[in-house]
Parts: sequence; structure tokens; C-alpha cells
Amino acid sequence: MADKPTKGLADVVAASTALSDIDGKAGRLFYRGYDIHDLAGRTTFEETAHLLQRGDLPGRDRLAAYTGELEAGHDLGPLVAANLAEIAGRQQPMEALRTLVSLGSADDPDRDSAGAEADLRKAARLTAQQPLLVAAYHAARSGADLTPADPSLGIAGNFLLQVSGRTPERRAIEIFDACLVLHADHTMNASTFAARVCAATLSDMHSAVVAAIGTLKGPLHGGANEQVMKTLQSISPDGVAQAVRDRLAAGEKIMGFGHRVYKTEDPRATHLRRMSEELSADDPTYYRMSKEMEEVVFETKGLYPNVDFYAASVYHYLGIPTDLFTPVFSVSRMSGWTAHVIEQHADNRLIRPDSEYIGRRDQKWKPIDER
Ligand SMILES: CC(=O)SCCNC(=O)CCNC(=O)[C@H](O)C(C)(C)COP(=O)(O)OP(=O)(O)OC[C@H]1O[C@@H](n2cnc3c(N)ncnc32)[C@H](O)[C@@H]1OP(=O)(O)O
Ligand SMILES: O=C([O-])CC(=O)C(=O)O
Repeated sequence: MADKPTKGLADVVAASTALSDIDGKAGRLFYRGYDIHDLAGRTTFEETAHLLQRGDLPGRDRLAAYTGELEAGHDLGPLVAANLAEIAGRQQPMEALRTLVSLGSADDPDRDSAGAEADLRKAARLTAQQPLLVAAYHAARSGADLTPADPSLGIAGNFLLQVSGRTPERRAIEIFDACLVLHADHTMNASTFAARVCAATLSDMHSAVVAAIGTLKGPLHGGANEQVMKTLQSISPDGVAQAVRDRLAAGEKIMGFGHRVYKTEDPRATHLRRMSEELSADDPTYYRMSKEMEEVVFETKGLYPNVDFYAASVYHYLGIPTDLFTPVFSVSRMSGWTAHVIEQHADNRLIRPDSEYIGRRDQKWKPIDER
């Protein structure tokens, strides 16, 4: 008989990875041995994606080659372009992304190739396409033309440009770039695990990241950032403490708090809190409300904010529509998901855990007319 399952697989080690590491007690996060505190604000998202997918922080030449590949991959492909308007009109953002990434596999030049080299190329293309898909979706549903990309801007700057239609300020680009770095990878989180389970059947990278997008969407995972903003918007600025206490007393979860691994502050939240404060100079309401929520949740439940909590007010201050917050998460996490698929394919074994049977036994079959 199988052992008792660990509900939610808590503390179960499901894979070996050289990509990221968390010290949940100390509140530390590392990408390939680099402390997130050293990377955020000092390393671009492109360098971080290269670190995750290709193994190291690139020098100038290799970074230029990699960004050249990203620029070449910044293209929707004919099938996505042909179906975008219809999908944007009928699907919510994360549903649409799930569909569009799946459609995009049809036009991937490596669609019929497997192997490490093809995986590297697909990873770069998917990383370049994800921000474009979000921006193109937003333009299509708004009935607007997509603002052309500016070759002088990187992924962060072009995303802000193409979503808002306006040239973003330098500081906004720096902050958003750091957000992308902070969200890029996080060990065996639910969406990455989903991607690895799919990849471990030797399925292709697009299938694996479609599984990951569907998993990120849920409000217990990446979908929490959108819920945080909705919570902030549903509470009166003068009634934060009471509203939070009431919700907790009613047994509700407060989105953006708690974490399976961190037992102290999520190191990413430290950066995002600071960014939210900086961006709040002209309109401090949501930053102040967030601070108060943080204090009350800690006093009442002893819970710390996770990455999704201050990301919400940061994205709001950056002018990103609330229902694109989780898509923004996917823009960053695409770099991590694809790196995990590369890692899984490179040293694979089917992921197939056991289950504990708790159903009825010894049932006697009867013909349909006797049931
Ligand atoms: C990028 C990310 O995915 S970060 C996480 C984003 N998700 C959220 O912010 C949603 C809110 N948070 C949560 O639901 C949880 O803290 C999770 C999903 C992140 C972690 O879940 P788990 O490790 O399974 O913890 P679990 O949900 O069992 O919570 C343990 C206890 O803390 C409580 N708790 C955990 N998070 C919260 C919260 N945000 N608000 C109120 N209570 C909470 C639970 O109710 C539970 O209490 P109980 O033991 O009295 O029943
Ligand atoms: O690790 C997790 O469970 C969730 C998380 O914080 C992330 O995916 O960034």
C-alpha cells in the first residue's frame, strides 16, 4: 500500500534543479547562485533570462547575440495574428494567453524539432513573444492599433510602450525591468511543476508552457496579484484595518499574503514595497493602504506579504490595467518555465507519483436496468 500523501506535496522534493534556490527561513532567493538582492535593479531581464536559459550572466557580445535572437522572435506569427481579434473579444487575458501560446506553436520554426538546441531557440522565442502577446491582446480588445516596438528599448520598455501607447519614462522602465527580474523563477512553484510534469512526458516546450500558463492563472498562485488590487479597490482608504479584520474573522484569505516556502518576508516583496513607495509620490493612497494591510495581517495572523502583494500597487502605479497583472507575471516567468523545460528534457524521467486510494472497494456490478 502507498504511504499517506502529503497534502499539497508540502516539503516533498519533486525535482533537482540548478536554476533557483530558496532559503525559506532566512527569506533568501538565488538564481543560479546569485542572490536576488544583487540582481534586482542591477541586471536586466534579458541578462536574467540568459542566466536561467543558457547558464550564465552573459558578457556584452553574448548578450548582444541573445537580444538579437529575442528581437527576431518578437513576432506574433500568422496564425496568432489572424485569430487575435476574435480571441481578444471572447477570452479573458490569461485564457487568451493560454490559447495564443498554443496557436503560436504552429508557426514556430522549430515546431518539428526536438533536442537541446531547438529547446534553446524556442525558449528565446517564447520569452520574446510573451510580452508582445499581452500587448497585442490588449490593443486588439481595445480596438487600437498596436504601437510599433522601439528597437532602442528592451523587453521592459517595449512592454510599457506597447501596452500604454506612450513612451515610458526611464525610471518606470527600470522599475518594471526589476519586477520582471524578481518574478523570473522560483523553484518548484505550481506552474513550473506543471510545466515540468508535461515536459517529462517528452512533450514539447509549447505544451509545457501552456500547462504552466493555465496553472499560473489561479488566485492561489499568480492570479493573486490581480485579486490584491481588487481588494484594495473594494476597501475604503479609512477602513482598511476593520475590513481586513472582518475578512479574516469571516475565514477569508487575504490575497497576497502567506507562502508555502517563506516563513519570513519574501525577499522579492522587500523590493516591491520600496518600488511601490517610490511610485506613490503623487498618489500615496494604495501604497498607504497596502502598508496598513500588511501591518494588520501580520498582527492578526502573523503572515507576511508574498511577491504578489506589492506587485499589485507597483503595476497599478505603472499604469498597467489590473486584468493584465497576471499576464505580466507570465511575461517574466516564461523565462523560468522554459529554462525548467530545458533542464527537464536534458535529464529526464517521467514524473508519475503514486496516490492513496480512498474510494469504495468490493463493488458488485449490476446490469443498467437493476441500478
Ligand atoms: C506567486 C505566488 O504564487 S505567491 C502566493 C500567491 N497566493 C496568494 O497570495 C493567495 C493567499 N495565500 C494563500 O492562499 C496561501 O498562503 C498559499 C496558497 C500561498 C500557501 O498555501 P499553503 O502553504 O497550502 O497554506 P494554507 O493555505 O494551508 O494556509 C495555512 C494556514 O494559514 C492560513 N492562511 C494562509 N494564507 C492566508 C492568507 N493569505 N490569508 C489568511 N489566512 C491565510 C490558512 O487559512 C491556514 O490556516 P489554518 O491552518 O487555520 O487553516
Ligand atoms: O513558489 C511558490 O509557491 C509561489 C511563488 O512565490 C512563485 O511562483 O513566485
